[in-house]
Amino acid sequence: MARRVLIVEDEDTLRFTFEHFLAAEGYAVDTAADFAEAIGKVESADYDLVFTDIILGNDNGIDVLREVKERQPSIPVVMITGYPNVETASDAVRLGAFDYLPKPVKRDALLRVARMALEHKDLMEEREKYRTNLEAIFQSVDDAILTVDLDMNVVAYNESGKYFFSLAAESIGRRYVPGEGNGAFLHALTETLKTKRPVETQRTECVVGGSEKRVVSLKTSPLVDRTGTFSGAVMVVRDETRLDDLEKSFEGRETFHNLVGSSPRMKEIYAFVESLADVPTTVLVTGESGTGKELVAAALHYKGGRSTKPFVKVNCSALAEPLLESELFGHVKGAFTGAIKDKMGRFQKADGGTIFLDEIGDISPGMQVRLLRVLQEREFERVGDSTPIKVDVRVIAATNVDLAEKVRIGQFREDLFYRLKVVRIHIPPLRERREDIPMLVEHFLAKFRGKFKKDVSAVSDEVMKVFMSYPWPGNVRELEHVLEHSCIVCTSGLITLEHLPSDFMEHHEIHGNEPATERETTLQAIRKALEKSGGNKAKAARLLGISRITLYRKLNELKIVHDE
Ligand SMILES: Nc1ncnc2c1ncn2[C@@H]1O[C@H](COP(=O)(O)OP(=O)(O)OP(=O)(O)O)[C@@H](O)[C@H]1O
Repeated sequence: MARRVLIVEDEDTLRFTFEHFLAAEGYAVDTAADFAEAIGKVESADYDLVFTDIILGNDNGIDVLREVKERQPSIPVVMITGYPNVETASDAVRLGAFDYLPKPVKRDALLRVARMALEHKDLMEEREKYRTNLEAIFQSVDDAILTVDLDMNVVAYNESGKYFFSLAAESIGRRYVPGEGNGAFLHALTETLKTKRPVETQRTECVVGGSEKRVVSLKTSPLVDRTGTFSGAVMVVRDETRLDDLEKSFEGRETFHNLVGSSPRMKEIYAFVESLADVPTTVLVTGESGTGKELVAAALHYKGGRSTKPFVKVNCSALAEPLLESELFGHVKGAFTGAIKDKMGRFQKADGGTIFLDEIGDISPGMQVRLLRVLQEREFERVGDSTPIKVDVRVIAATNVDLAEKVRIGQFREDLFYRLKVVRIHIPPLRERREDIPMLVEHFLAKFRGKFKKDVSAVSDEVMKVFMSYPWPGNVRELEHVLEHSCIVCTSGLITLEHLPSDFMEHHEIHGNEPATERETTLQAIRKALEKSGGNKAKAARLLGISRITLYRKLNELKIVHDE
């Protein structure tokens, strides 16, 4: 669309000349001969640029400038001036004029200043939009944010910050003084200002609004601009009172949805899942293979308001790109050879519910771009069709590889990574929560008693000792398989060492009942993965849930010699 320009000039010939120059360049030009006409026009139309002569008969161009700036500060105003008035013109620039053009005004100069003024306007608008967006984000996040300068004076805070840090408008520019009971805030800020390093404090109590006790986690980070200048610190405080209460309510819990385990780490996960169940954010579930990522995803779905809608699972590593694309987004008949009829994709099948994208770390760069778009816009096209389809789907993704490392080595898009990990739930490996083993054993024995119609009621003390020291590289899935195997071969009511698969006995014979050290545990897990993968390191790394680079590093550290 043509940019609209207003020329305010009392001399007819000049007015017509400027109009002619600008119109010939494609601008939509309006003219006014005096102040009143100019203001009338500014009020009734949206201009992108105003040229005004400083002397307008009895009127003054400076008044035009003032009026325009008051109504719409973003419109650039260029003053036109005769030589005796150059000083007034430069005063006008101080009053907000974009520039001035001395008479006689040449065509090229007029067009150049018009182009520059419009470019400047676009830039300012873009910057303003960016600033407003940032401001909106800053104000709308629930976390309380406060920034201070090097002398601990308040620079800015958001809505939540106002309440959390008990700040008033007049606090800006003044020293930040935390209320009673909030020493942790001051301590973290002071530390960051002193060391230029971030400080993180998990779950600490603070007092807001003078008397209300809250449980918060806080993080302070140094404020460093692009040139590396250190100018202060920002503090972000997250209210975790609800999560803390929820965790307390899970104190005695041993199960949650289909998850079994009463270790503190598992209880934290139960509380977190419960608190997230009704929040539609994307969640990234991480953890080694067999730790229960799918169970956590299912719990997130079935514990929330979407539970009556579909929970659709897709294993992203099982299909090659073209198939995965049509599986996720669907296709229309004839989209490719073999597409004999329309097919609905899993995203559409999950509408209203949840889609669980397992092994997300394995998707190709092309699929990463498509997925990013669905996450951003909640819309996609079927293969072979250009009509966008809107869906309301909650996305839960899971991975057993180190996605951050994949980002670092350029195999995974950073923007997609950040979109996915809006909220991250990490499930620790079984060897880090051994206290869950007895309960899991009971759970699986009950399951297999039913399945095999056998009255296997327990495992012997020796077996339990082996279980408690074994590194469990395959995590809960491996425990489940071991118990399934043992139940099948067991003919009495008690599982003893002889019923265990050979790996267990090997481990038991080498290590006795001593709990494995960290090194032994890792060593054992890597050896086993390499055995399973037939020496293929990429595959072994995948089985272990680590990247190939990490595997190589560990092989070096542990001095494991393994031929390709
Ligand atoms: N805490 C748990 N309680 C009960 N069963 C569990 C638990 N964790 C895992 N399991 C069982 O272990 C098996 C593996 O779990 P799941 O498939 O959820 O793991 P995963 O982390 O998604 O594995 P992968 O990365 O290989 O896809 C399943 O049979 C599941 O029921």
